[in-house]
Amino acid sequence: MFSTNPFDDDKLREECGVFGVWNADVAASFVALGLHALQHRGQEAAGITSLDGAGFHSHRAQGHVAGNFDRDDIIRSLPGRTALGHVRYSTTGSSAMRNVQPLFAELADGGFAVAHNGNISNAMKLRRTLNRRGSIFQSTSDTEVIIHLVATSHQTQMLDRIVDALGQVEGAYSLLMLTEQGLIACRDPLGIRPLVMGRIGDTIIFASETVALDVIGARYEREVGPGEMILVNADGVRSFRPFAAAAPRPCIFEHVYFSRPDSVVDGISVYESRKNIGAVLAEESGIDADIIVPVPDSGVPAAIGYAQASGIPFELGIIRSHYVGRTFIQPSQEVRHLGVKLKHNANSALIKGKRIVLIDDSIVRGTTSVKIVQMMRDAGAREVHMRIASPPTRHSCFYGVDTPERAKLLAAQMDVEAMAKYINADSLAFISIEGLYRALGDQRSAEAPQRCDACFTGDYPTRLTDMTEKKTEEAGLLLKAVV
Ligand SMILES: O=P(O)(O)OC[C@H]1O[C@H](OP(=O)(O)OP(=O)(O)O)[C@H](O)[C@@H]1O
Ligand SMILES: NC(=O)CC[C@H](N)C(=O)O
Ligand code: SF4
Ligand SMILES: [Mg+2]
Repeated sequence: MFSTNPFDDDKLREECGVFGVWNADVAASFVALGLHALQHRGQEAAGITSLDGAGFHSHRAQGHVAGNFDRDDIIRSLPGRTALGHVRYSTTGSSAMRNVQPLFAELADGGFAVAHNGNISNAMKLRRTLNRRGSIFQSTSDTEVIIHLVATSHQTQMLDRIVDALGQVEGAYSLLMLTEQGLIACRDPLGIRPLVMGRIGDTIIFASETVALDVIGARYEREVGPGEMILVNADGVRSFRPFAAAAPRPCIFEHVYFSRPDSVVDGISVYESRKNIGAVLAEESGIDADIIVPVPDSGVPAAIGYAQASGIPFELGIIRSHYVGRTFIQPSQEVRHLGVKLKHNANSALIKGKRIVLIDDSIVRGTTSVKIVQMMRDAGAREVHMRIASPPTRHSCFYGVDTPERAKLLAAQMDVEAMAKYINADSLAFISIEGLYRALGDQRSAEAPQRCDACFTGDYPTRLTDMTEKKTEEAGLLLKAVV
């Protein structure tokens, strides 16, 4: 369905992964492998754009990387020594093909392909202005704003046009761009979403997470720094710092849930950070019990840390089907419910008669916790305690992660005691925000937090222009809705 409000059907709730390769035989096949390793970051759609002597080639498809990009004919239709790709997640309505990335446009100085992880928090405002000036949008994605800003920039050089465009953008962006001038990687000045660089000999690779470097046998070189722009072409690898320096605010939720545990994010192993989070959680809210049971998958490392710190045995009390993907990032509530039922099953022989501590990384809507606690009770657990490896998620994310609107966040509606009742647990506790920072080796500065932790604290590191203007517009309406 097409709507006149560009973001009506998108609700700005996505998380994505990007991967790019410069200077490899059949670069697209590397990108397909890299995207496969990033599949957990977005399961709705995937796309690859390549560049060879003849021009740009693109294939975008709904669904997983496997099934679309494991086909020989598809990879052969993407020739060239350089390519970039994207895996996307979005909510219902925005799964339309026109929003699937990489987005591509023919600009005055040649083709321009872009793959974006993040979210632009003033995209609506920019879009309105661009629309009035005559820009004709092909998608409802915030990312397309970047293309129009580049296209209409008064600068003469491509890199300057990109800098000019990004200077007008607020929010989070880890971007890969492919132009005839080369492959460009760029991270927003706060470095909210991750982006790393790797290498195999003379082949340069960019990826959202280091795990994608591992699968193609590339060596991790370094992070793309917050506010850094890197151009790779026949002249080599050049780094630019076009934006005013700012204290970085990388997303803390990457450590809690999003990234794969075998990735290194912000220079820290995600597995180690999750184990540390579990250990701090045990220190803060330990309880006497017989076994520690993780809610698979993302609850597992924190549960290992909790079990090691508490001395209570770690047991697989819930078995996870490997044929069901992530439920938190499925487009509709109906599918999410179904996903949880299909995905987890109680290991009843182990659970019966035991006092259990369930460990999960987060409670968002509460769907998983309600189901899992009931499952443990049905399996005969004597007591069911729940411990959560992040603070209560009370605020929405505007930077590219699928935390829903506040009204749907369980912790925004009730306090911890009421949540415990709602999920029917004997007790419920969350790690503190200070404890979470401690687990990552930091002491949280209240004045200038070292990370974005807005979904827990409401302390957003950028302006939220679209959201603020929406509220102001609603407040100014003469006719007010009563329900
Ligand atoms: O409160 P909710 O709305 O249910 O969301 C929270 C749950 O969603 C995530 O798991 P998910 O099943 O998405 O993925 P995982 O397999 O990586 O844990 C997260 O790990 C929690 O278990
Ligand atoms: N959330 C993401 O990282 C995806 C990028 C972009 N916001 C989109 O809608 O496609
Ligand atoms: S609001 Fe939460 S999920 Fe979004 S970038 Fe900040 S910490 Fe990450
Ligand atoms: Mg989970």
